[in-house]
Formats: sequence, C-alpha cells, structure tokens
Amino acid sequence: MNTLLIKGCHILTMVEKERPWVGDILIADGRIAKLAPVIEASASTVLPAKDMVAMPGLVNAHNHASMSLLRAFSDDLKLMDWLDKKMLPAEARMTPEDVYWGTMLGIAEMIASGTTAFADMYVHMDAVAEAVRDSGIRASLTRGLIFLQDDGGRRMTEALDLIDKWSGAADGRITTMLGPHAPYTCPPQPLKEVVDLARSRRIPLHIHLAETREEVEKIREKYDQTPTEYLQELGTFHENHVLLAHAVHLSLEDIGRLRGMRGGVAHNPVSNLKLGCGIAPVAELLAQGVTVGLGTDGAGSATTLDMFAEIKAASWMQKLHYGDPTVLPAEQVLRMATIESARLLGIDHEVGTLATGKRADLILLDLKKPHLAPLHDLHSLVAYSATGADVDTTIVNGEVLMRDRKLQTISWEDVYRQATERAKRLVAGL
Ligand SMILES: N[C@@H](CCSC[C@H]1O[C@@H](n2cnc3c(=O)[nH]cnc32)[C@H](O)[C@@H]1O)C(=O)O
Ligand SMILES: [Zn+2]
Repeated sequence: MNTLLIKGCHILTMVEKERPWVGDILIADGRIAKLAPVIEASASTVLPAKDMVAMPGLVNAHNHASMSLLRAFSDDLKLMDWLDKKMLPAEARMTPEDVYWGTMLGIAEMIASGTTAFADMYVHMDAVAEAVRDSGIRASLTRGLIFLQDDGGRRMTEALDLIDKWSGAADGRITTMLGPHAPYTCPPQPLKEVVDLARSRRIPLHIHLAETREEVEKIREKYDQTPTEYLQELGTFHENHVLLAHAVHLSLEDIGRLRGMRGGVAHNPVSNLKLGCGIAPVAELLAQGVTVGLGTDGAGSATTLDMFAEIKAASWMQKLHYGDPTVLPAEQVLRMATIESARLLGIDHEVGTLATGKRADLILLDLKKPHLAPLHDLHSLVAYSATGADVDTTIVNGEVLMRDRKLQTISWEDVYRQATERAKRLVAGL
C-alpha cells in the first residue's frame, strides 16, 4: 500500500472552532488515515514539513478553466460587451484540443496556487474531463447551455453525454452537473425543461445569477421579475441542488427566496470587482443560512485563478460594504474557500476539512517567508497575508501533484508552448 507521512506541520483542519495545532498526518490509499501530534509509523514516503501549514485544498466553486487562454485579452469592458463581442466569438473558434490545453493551463495554475477541486462550466467538456483525468485534480463539470438559437438539441445532447460518460470517472475525482448558463441566455421553456430534468434525474444545477444591473433590467423588461424570482417561478429551487454563481443583485425578497435552498452561492469577488458588477450581499445570505462558497470565475475576468486573492477580496469587500471590520473574519472566509465550497460541489462528505477517513486533498504552505512571519494567528496569516505562490505542496486523492513548487503530473513546458501558440490564433482579428 502507498502511504505518505507528513511530519511536524501546523495543522488547520478547518473543522469549525478547532484551533490550529502541530502534528503529523498519515495518508493511505488516497485517504487521511490518521492525524495526531506524533505518528510513529513507517511510510513509503515521508515529507518533513516543519514551518509549513497543512490545510484542506482550496475548492474553486465557479470557473471556466479554459478561459485562461483569453487572460488579459480584452479587459476594461462592460460585461455584456466583453462577453458578446470578445469572449463568445473567441470561444466559437476553440477546438477540443484548444480546450484541453486551455484547461491544462488553468489546472496548472490551480495546482500551483493550492486549489484541489473546481466547478467548471464550458464547451467541449470531453476535453475538460480528459485534462482533469490526466492532471490528477478533482472537478465538477458542466456543459454550459445557452438557448438563444435553435441548435436541434445538440448542446443538450452534449450535456447529457458528459454526465453519462464522466460521472464518477477518474477514481471518482470527476462529478457532473447540468448548466443552464444564466437567466438572460435561457428563455422559460428550455430552462424549465432542464430544471425538471435535473430534478427527476437528481442532477445538480450550475447557473449564473444576477451578475449585473443590466441583467436585472433585462429580466424586468421581459418578464417583470427579478432574475432570482424568474428562476424560482420556473421551479429551479424546488428539490434541486443549485450552484448559483455571483448572486450580486438580490433584493431582500430574493434573499428570502434562497433561504432553505439546497446548494448555495459561489461568490466571485475579484471578477465582480474588476467587471464593476457590485458587491454580493454575502453577510445577509449567511445570516439567512444560505451556503456561500468562493470561486474565481474564468481568468478572462478574474485575471488569475489564485483563490488566496478571492479570500482576501471576499473578506475585505464585505468589511467595506458594511463599514464593519468584524464582518467575515479570517476563519470564516477560509471555511468558505474550503468546506463551504465543497458543499456547493456536493463533495463535502469527501473533502473540505482534514479529518480521518476523508479523501487526502490537502496543501502545504511554506511559512518561512518575510511576509508570513512571525506567527501570531494562523487563520489571519493564511487568509490575509498568504498568496498562491506560498503553496509548496499540493495533494489530491493522496497523490502528490506538486512538491517543492514543481508540478509532478503536468509537463509545464508542453502546456506553456501549446497554450501560448493556440491563444494567438483564437483572438486573431477580434
Ligand atoms: N458558449 C457556449 C455555452 C456557455 S459555456 C459558459 C460560458 O460562460 C461564459 N462566461 C464566463 N464568465 C462569465 C461571466 O462572468 N458571466 C457570464 N458568462 C460568463 C463563458 O464565456 C462561456 O461561454 C455555447 O455557445 O454553447
Ligand atoms: Zn462564470
């Protein structure tokens, strides 16, 4: 049996209210076999981890990984222009091979910055699934469904094929969802069909919601409803597990509509900041018991897939919004990036905290750096001072995907060459 023993690290289990402590972690058969102050066991590999902190891998609850190919291609535009005039035309040129290498670029960045699982919505999802399989990361995959022109059911067929072919694949690292893109790209009839199908087949849903003021106005003009009301009236929240991306523009009634929902909200603060969308009412959602996790959105908007940037932005935006520095404290925002995001992906029974029997999805951060010394409060240090570049080791399902900042399962040279060459072709003339 393959065993891995991590020795002498600070441990942040992210189990609620548990204080950090120093100890060893034994991993066997892809799972956490034991956590204790001292473990006297022999293991096939021993990782000395003094001055490091072990914590659950970060879970990116909303992404379009292959959009990394479009990073820094068209910034400083309004969301609707950015999407219609730049992103969608470039994406229309993407082949499955482009998406494979674009996703690999995104995954390389995620592993290198401590993300061990992500929720993705995109096209050519077989290629995304292959990249997930080959790299060793964990993901919940969704074929994004835009119903603005009739395509004879092609997109829907692709969405269902993805689910049939890949659910539970790659040692269970891959799960799937159904992904109607957004209220403004999904008219009532096709949206209701997807929502009903999701309920009858017990497939989770992943959808963008109320990202911009323009969206709210559009839905008001068309249906005389808020985007959240529009989803609710079509039965979206009835029994379904729903992963809502953004949820920036919610009325008080809308927040009430989400109370008791299964699933919750993926908050993407950096994307919201940069696209000038607004500040999601995170503290109010939490007060109503809605699960809130963190995501980056695609690198086309977020500019990086570094979840440590989202952790800081999430906490600091709420403090600014409410004029109150006690809102979203360090420990809570770290839980949002780990166990709460895992809940949104429906994998919280397997990952998201460090506990015996759970899958070994964890990261080691190197604390011996000028910006991470001295150590007073570990939650604060990790949430507010650390960056993705401080991650030394990334482990998923017990497999070491990065060690000493070197990617172990991905050839960075290949990814770099493929991604840079393909990206040029995709944006030519746009
Ligand atoms: N374009 C696909 C379906 C959508 S996949 C998911 C889509 O979400 C888009 N996307 C990325 N970021 C955002 C965002 O912030 N808001 C809305 N859509 C986004 C992304 O460009 C991608 O096209 C088709 O025609 O079949
Ligand atoms: Zn998105």
